[in-house]
Amino acid sequence: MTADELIVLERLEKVFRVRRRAGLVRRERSEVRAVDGISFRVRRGEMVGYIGPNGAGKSTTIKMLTGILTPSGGRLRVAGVDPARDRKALARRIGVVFGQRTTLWWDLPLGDSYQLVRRLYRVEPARFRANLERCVELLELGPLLSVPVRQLSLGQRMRGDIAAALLHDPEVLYLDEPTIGLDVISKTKVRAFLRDLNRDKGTTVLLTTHDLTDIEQLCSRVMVIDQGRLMYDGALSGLREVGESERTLVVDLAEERPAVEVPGARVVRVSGPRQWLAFPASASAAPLVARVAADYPLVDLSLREPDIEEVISRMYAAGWDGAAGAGGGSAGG
Ligand SMILES: Nc1ncnc2c1ncn2[C@@H]1O[C@H](COP(=O)(O)OP(=O)(O)OP(=O)(O)O)[C@@H](O)[C@H]1O
Repeated sequence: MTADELIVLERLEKVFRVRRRAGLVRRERSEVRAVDGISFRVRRGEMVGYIGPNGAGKSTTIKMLTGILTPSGGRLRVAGVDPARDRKALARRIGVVFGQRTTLWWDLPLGDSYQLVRRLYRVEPARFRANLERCVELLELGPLLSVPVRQLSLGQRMRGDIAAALLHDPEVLYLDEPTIGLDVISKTKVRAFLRDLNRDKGTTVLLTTHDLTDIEQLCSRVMVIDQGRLMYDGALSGLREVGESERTLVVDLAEERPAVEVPGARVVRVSGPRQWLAFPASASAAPLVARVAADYPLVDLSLREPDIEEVISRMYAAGWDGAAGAGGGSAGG
């Protein structure tokens, strides 16, 4: 491990032993290999996406990285610390945000929650003030500080949670689905904040998401895991090539028409006046929209990014075995 490498995983494994009913009284023991020999390294200051379908093993990996779960095998170091052995020492150096649940105190005003975080982490007053001021300004938390957490909207709570995870200046931030359920404006705010944080403070970020736009806008590197194994490690563009992925332009015409004909796209579905046009993810949507608007009575449109499940199923369909891309390098793959 070099000083530059903040997260190191070597053949990391987590096996859950489960007992399930196999009859009225009989129970069968079985094993779930949630993480099945994953190796990668993350350098200080990197922003890395960690993606995969449901049940791939992402949360299990993050839980081992925070010390909540003990690995069944392999080696793991975060900022030089073995997370399961020294969870307390690690807690001062990492921040964690789980999109689906809050780490804030439900009944307390947001500002009081931050005071508790300050005491919990023993953050020096000057540093606490500076970090809080920065978060309040950039995440627009000012009017929310006096509001009990339970009264915050999902987007407000998420911004509140991100601030709470950063008050002690962690070197590494783990984000598990930070934009899940947020509206477009809240998503944009959260992404802009994370970009600034990484640029200004050099915070290393590991991000789990189902939203490929998060990855596109934040991460120069993406790792794909499936069934507990690392399938790809490299740039998002490389993943798109491998997955031969497509985006979809959904157009609403003024009336029902036969399938639209425009170069560079094919109609994959027609339902009344609505049509779905698939086109290569690497191509720009602008010329396509212009062509449709010029030749057809266009009323409305929207753009759909492929979801992660889709990209991965295309990777399989393309005969991708993951070995070539999952080399543990930084970008490229
Ligand atoms: N405590 C546990 N006991 C038994 N099996 C578990 C436990 N936690 C996770 N698993 C299993 O391990 C596998 C990986 O789960 P994990 O939650 O890490 O996936 P994930 O990639 O985070 O999925 P999602 O995107 O749905 O959150 C799944 O098959 C899951 O059922």
